[in-house]
Amino acid sequence: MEKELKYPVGRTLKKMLDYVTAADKKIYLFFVIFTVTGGIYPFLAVLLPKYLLNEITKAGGEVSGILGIVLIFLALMILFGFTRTFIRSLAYPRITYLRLSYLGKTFDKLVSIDYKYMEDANFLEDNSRALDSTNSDDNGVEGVYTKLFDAGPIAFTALGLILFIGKLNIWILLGLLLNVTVGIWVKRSASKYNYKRKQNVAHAERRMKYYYNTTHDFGFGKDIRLYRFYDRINKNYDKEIKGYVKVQKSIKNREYFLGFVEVLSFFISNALTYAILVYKTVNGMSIADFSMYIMAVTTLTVMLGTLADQFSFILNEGQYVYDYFNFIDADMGDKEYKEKTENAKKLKKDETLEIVFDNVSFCYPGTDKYIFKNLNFTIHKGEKLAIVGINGAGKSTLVKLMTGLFAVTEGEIRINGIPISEFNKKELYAMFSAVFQEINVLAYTLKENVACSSIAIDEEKVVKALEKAGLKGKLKSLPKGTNQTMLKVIEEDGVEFSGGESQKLAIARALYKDARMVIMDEPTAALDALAEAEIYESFSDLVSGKTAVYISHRLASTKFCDRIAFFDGDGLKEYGSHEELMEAKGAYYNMFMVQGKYYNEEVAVSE
Ligand SMILES: Nc1ncnc2c1ncn2[C@@H]1O[C@H](COP(=O)(O)OP(=O)(O)OP(=O)(O)O)[C@@H](O)[C@H]1O
Repeated sequence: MEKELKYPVGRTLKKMLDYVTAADKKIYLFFVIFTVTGGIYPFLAVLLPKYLLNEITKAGGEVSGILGIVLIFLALMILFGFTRTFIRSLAYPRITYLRLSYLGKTFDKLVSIDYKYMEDANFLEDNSRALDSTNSDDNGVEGVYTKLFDAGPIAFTALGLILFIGKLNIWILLGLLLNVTVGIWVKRSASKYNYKRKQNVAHAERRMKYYYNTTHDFGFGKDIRLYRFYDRINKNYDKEIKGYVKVQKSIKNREYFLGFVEVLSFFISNALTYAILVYKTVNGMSIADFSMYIMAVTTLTVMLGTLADQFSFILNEGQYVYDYFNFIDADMGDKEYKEKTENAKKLKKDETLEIVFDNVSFCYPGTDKYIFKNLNFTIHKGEKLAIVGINGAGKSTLVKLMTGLFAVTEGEIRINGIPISEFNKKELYAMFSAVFQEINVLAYTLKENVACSSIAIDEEKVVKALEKAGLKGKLKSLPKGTNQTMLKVIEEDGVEFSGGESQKLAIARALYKDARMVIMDEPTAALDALAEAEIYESFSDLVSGKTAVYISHRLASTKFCDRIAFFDGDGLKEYGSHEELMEAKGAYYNMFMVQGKYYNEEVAVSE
């Protein structure tokens, strides 16, 4: 898809400058000093040849006079040159710091936007330009700031030289300006074209990155080898590379054509300048002045060329910064997450939860397949509900809905009588201790992984949670105890937990959080039979009187729950206690019997 992308340059630059005003005004002071010193500096190079030639050619010119001129110019060059460099060395780190604070806002945004974006494959692609704008020190935000900063002295010098040359001959100036205008147009056209194709590039890059990550992630190593996935990966990777190269080729072709136009205008401008200056010298202008004007024109050409580059760079990269601001300013649920909504409802302290699904229908954003249609049921206060059913019936989706990670499409979910949309998201998330099928261990210390925080960690509570989750022995074996760093990505002596141990860690995390309600989504999938039995036995203790939901394919888990909700592909099929559902001899009964038969047969075989 190619669409013309326009953006308000002035508004974007103003926003960037407002940011500087709010974050670091000193940068303006540096800019002024840098502009004046850096702006005067090139004039010294323009004037030096004239003064030297005058001194050399004047009657009775002496070596001491020539030396004097050279020394004065040298002293001035050192003074201005040094100040210019020194000031830049002070300003640049501050600009980098600004960029990092932009980046910090991106992190902040990504962790607080609605969860639905995290499951949206197009989200990262759509926002890749915004996210890219803070990643590098020479593009995006930092690129624009440094180019704006560097443009000050160049514009200063260029303005002085324009007046100077304009006074001598307006045609030289017009020739130069034609050259620069064509230069700007060329660069602008090239970068506009680049930007238009950027969407195709981002698409190809995201896919290539996926294949790269898949082959570089050891976790995929076994499947790739045993199932010959590499054929498929190689084929797809080749396809993406071809697509990528095609886009890059069309960009380069456009650049070659534009480069030709640029060379032509450069030739016309130079021919005009030399013709006029030679004509004037033949008609009486001094050689010293000739050399000065040549120097002035050359310097101005370079300056205007650089300015044109910087101008088009700023225009081009400003597009990414504009995308960044749009991304940061868009409300993706994060505003509500951070600001305490004035009318947000609150529950009383220690209130256990009752969750009502009232005529709930749901399909994932961007799809039209209903996972639930008019779903009605209640999870009562203090009840332990087992949710069972076939694969893909929507059990995990149910959890995403009741925890507010996704909003229902129709109907309403109420917690203790209050629609969940009326709670502040942060407080809603705080209501649940959840253990999911897959756990993400972070490369922090064990205690930080349990407490999900690095401040005010209750050590004793961490140890208790780990012990209750069945990690007492593991904890003892760790040289640094709860201060042991997890994973080997950051620390060489980091510890890697097995799948089952990681799952226990997730349970410890939930125990430490001690929220109002416990949700376990296949928490024992990676546990061995003994560890699973331990979790079953201590389940009541783990949830300690709270409302709890236990999702599992292992129907043994339903025995220690008060009620069972059985889901099939069409929603809630059966609901009741284990005894009631067994008596009803429906789908649950059948599944239980099949599983029981299998287990019995397995036991018989092993006997
Ligand atoms: N982010 C998503 N976007 C679109 N569809 C999704 C998304 N996540 C899940 N689905 C679909 O929703 C349906 C229900 O998925 P869900 O994970 O809730 O099932 P489940 O009952 O927990 O399955 P299992 O027992 O296999 O874990 C599936 O058809 C799945 O493909």
